[in-house]
Amino acid sequence: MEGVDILPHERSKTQFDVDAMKIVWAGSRHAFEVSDRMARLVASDPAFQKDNRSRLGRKELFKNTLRKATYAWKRILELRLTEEEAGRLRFFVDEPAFTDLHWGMFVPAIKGQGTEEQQQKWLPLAYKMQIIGCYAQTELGHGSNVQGLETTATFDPDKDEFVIHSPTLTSSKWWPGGLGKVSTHAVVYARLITNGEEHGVHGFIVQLRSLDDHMPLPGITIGDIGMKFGNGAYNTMDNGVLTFDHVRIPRNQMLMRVLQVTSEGKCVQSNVPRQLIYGTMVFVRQTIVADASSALSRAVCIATRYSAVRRQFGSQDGVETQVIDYKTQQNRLFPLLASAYAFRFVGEWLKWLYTDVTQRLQANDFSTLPEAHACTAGLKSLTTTATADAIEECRKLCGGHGYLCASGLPELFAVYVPACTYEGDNVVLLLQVARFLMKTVSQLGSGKKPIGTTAYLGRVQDLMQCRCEVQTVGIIYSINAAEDWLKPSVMLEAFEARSARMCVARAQNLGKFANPEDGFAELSADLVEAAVAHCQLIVVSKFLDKLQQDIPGNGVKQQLQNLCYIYALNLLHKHLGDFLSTGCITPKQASLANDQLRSLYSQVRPNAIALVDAFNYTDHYLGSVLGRYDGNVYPKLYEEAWKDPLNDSVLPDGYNEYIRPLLKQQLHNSRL
Ligand SMILES: CCCCCCCCCCCCCCCCCCCCCCCC(=O)SCCNC(=O)CCNC(=O)[C@H](O)C(C)(C)COP(=O)(O)OP(=O)(O)OC[C@H]1O[C@@H](n2cnc3c(N)ncnc32)[C@H](O)[C@@H]1OP(=O)(O)O
Ligand SMILES: Cc1cc2nc3c(=O)[nH]c(=O)nc-3n(C[C@H](O)[C@H](O)[C@H](O)COP(=O)(O)OP(=O)(O)OC[C@H]3O[C@@H](n4cnc5c(N)ncnc54)[C@H](O)[C@@H]3O)c2cc1C
Repeated sequence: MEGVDILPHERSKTQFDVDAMKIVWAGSRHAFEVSDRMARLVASDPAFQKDNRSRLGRKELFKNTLRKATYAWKRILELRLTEEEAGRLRFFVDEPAFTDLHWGMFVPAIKGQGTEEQQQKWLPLAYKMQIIGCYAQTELGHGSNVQGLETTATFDPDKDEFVIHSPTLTSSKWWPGGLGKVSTHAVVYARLITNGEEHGVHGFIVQLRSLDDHMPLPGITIGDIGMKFGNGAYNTMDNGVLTFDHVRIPRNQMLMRVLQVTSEGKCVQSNVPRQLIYGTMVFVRQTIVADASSALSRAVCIATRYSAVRRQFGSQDGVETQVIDYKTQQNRLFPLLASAYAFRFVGEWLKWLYTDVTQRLQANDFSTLPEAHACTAGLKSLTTTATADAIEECRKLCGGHGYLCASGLPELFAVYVPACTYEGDNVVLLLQVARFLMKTVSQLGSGKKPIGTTAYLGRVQDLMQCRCEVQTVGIIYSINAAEDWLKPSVMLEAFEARSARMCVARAQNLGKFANPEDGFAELSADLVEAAVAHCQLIVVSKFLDKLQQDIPGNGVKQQLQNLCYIYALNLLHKHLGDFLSTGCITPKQASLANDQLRSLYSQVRPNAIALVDAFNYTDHYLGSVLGRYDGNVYPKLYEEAWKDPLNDSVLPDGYNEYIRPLLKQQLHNSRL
């Protein structure tokens, strides 16, 4: 069968309604229609072409991004796109740009931390992009430790101004996207000092460049921090360095929703908790979780289509085996496909949680903020780590051709992998989750009932009472056959028990230390494992919740069920040590889980292509010869190779200088 016939043949085997699945993936019919329209708009406009990105030098690449971003903005205004449409358009343009930080962090920081008055002054300017902003928090010497930032904002009551200053080299702002060459303004995080006293880190709106000629204002030094990992990729962004030499700003440019500074320099705390200063990070972490499913599904789409097209070995009658039919390929690929769906649904739920906490904050209810922080931090960490690893796995699943830029995977990996670091290093974020869990467990004795995602810890007492029995029989008595693993209550119980037991065991170990902080530092690696177990439980439980909903479309729910159990059983297999050592399941039950996993792979196999088609990605967005919708891989790969600048001439530049003399010399030597 020819390459172009394979994918249609695969599609003919589909056992569910792909159009209905597209709507489930998008979240609603409306969301699907908006997304589909924006994808086509971008794909059909030559201004958004992106296939030469990895071949451009930095300056050319950056200018190209400026052109695209400003053109995108022009189209948004011309077409009067809604916020939702503009967001999807940005998504399909698929190029990190200064606009991301302007809309994604500068605007939310003012909205979340500014007073009404400040919002009224700054937001209209930002919304029209008459000012362009970035988020300047991280410094050369400190990123994770926000309380350790060194930039100072000292109040001068005589002039009613703050003096922003970088006292050391390590206090230079370092990394903010959009800062290097574009932003006119920044929300700068600095230590507040009034009347000689320190009041912690706060945000300040600082103008950086002239709105007339774009030159840095007096006392400000700015530049780009240099090339980053990979060609193209995140090098479209001007991550910058910034220092202040006693730069003065009016008092009303400190973001004062949390703390007000009066003209005498007195600090007045509002009823809003201090942690709201970190609110922008909570917002962005939530968007990063939604984004993880996009990056992961894109890689999986490429690897799945190519695995169906690619054949190796097994030839009796001249037709070799499609590599997707190898169980080892399925065992590596299908859990990633399942993870893409799992992250989609947990992302939807997290968006709901974020909206809920935002509404509560507006009504001065701060009770769910710690949980929102733990969930956004933990899920950001879990999903980005898994996605970065999965993109690399997809590259390997595509064999040698996956290493070509034409596969789209190297650039996807390079642009994605910093998500494990930005918006909070993934380990640092898991330690935040661990703190939250240990605090929750420590309060169990006082009768405080845990709620939301930690409600299961309230049942911990019961679980611990079974401890002597579990060593031999496990706590889940109802698993006696492989199919028993397909019961939602059983799966949930296994993941809850594992996480609860890991948390309680860590809490008990912490109790052995005289100083809890020493214990936390000593046991941090174990604590991170408990945090991972808790976050995996959240993803599994939200996928199971999704299956409880009414899901229309022939066969759609069945496919989602298969994927949910693949996601959970694969995690169980990978973390078997946790499940066995905590006595949650027996070795026999683990073996049954594995049998069930293999059986699910066989059920997914005929639907694999349709399950990635349901992402509804255009070839433009995928940017991959291996992942083409039509499966016409080899002719296009061959064609693509000839586009490389090295093939512009038969003889390469340097032939006369280097190759010819070398060959001549060898000829000369061999005659000797
Ligand atoms: C081209 C087309 C153009 C089209 C144009 C138009 C398009 C329109 C659409 C645009 C769409 C844009 C979408 C964009 C999406 C955004 C893209 C973003 C890209 C990436 C940018 C990356 C940016 C960054 O990286 S910014 C810097 C981030 N930095 C960090 O994350 C630092 C990590 N460190 C920390 O968060 C903290 O310091 C932490 C948590 C480690 C604190 O540790 P510490 O122990 O010191 O804490 P304390 O300060 O003492 O506080 C403890 C106390 O507070 C609680 N807490 C901590 N954090 C939070 C929090 N965030 N929220 C709530 N509570 C928090 C903590 O739990 C403790 O509580 P206790 O109760 O006291 O225990
Ligand atoms: C592409 C990119 C874009 C960015 N954009 C922005 C931006 O727009 N604005 C902005 O302000 N910042 C930005 N950043 C900075 C980013 O937020 C920080 O790099 C990030 O928060 C990590 O901090 P760090 O670099 O200080 O890492 P470090 O904290 O120095 O981490 C180094 C290592 O130490 C470990 N570690 C640190 N603390 C602990 C601890 N307590 N316990 C155990 N291990 C620990 C980490 O796990 C890691 O392995 C960006 C970064 C990147 C890569």
